[in-house]
Amino acid sequence: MRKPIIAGNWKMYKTATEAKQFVEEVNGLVPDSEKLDAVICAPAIFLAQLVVSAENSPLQIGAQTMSEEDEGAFTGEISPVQLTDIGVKYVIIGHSERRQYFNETDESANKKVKAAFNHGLIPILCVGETLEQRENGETGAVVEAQVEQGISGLTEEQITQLVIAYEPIWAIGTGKTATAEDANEVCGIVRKKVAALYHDEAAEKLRIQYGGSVKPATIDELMGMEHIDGALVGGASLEAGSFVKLLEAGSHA
Ligand SMILES: O=C[C@H](O)COP(=O)(O)O
Repeated sequence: MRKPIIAGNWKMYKTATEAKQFVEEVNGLVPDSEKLDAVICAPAIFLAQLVVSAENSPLQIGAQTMSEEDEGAFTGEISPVQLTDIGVKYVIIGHSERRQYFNETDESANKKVKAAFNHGLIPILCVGETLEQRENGETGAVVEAQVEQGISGLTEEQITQLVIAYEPIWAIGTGKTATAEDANEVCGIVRKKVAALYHDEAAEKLRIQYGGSVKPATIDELMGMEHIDGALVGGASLEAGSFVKLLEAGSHA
């Protein structure tokens, strides 16, 4: 039985005051951590403050990206050592917006996933196809290649702790959710690929999220699918009431 994981990705939204208010509002409403992992991946500038705001709640705080280096002359970057030091638990790696605007690749994602594990962070590795790739029937091959490169060199133990988020790029922020069946089919391809690269037991423990215009109205059907263990949510995680509804749905899945 895999524990559901609902993660909000705030992207570059909210002020520090709004972020603090959000956490204070949801703190008492987060389901028990035995039922569900609830995570907010906030802009780096708020992370330390939010870790403190959420310290008496099951809510965990995650980063949206990080450097693969421990330290050094990398102006503007944030290292896994720094994230762990302030109490951050999760980090999104290889989000399609990082790949599109900041030149991240499967190779850099792989280095970051390994660096995250080396410092006790849980990586949420993002994979997903473009609309053109889907229309050309390339979804399976694209996602399999991203998974294979992204997890290359991980131990079996790390595979069981990893989270992979399947986010079709055409569904992000567009209001177009993949059907639950389509999302489940691709999440199943991800699990099968991991089973082929490692073995069935490791793949069975791997948690796979769907992401792309997830809303309270669509979460139940998604969570009912065999291979979907949670959601990585952008827009619908920005408002406390909406995020809490997603957590409730996740905890009953
Ligand atoms: O990381 C989250 C995804 O990019 C989904 O964003 P969205 O829920 O606003 O479509």
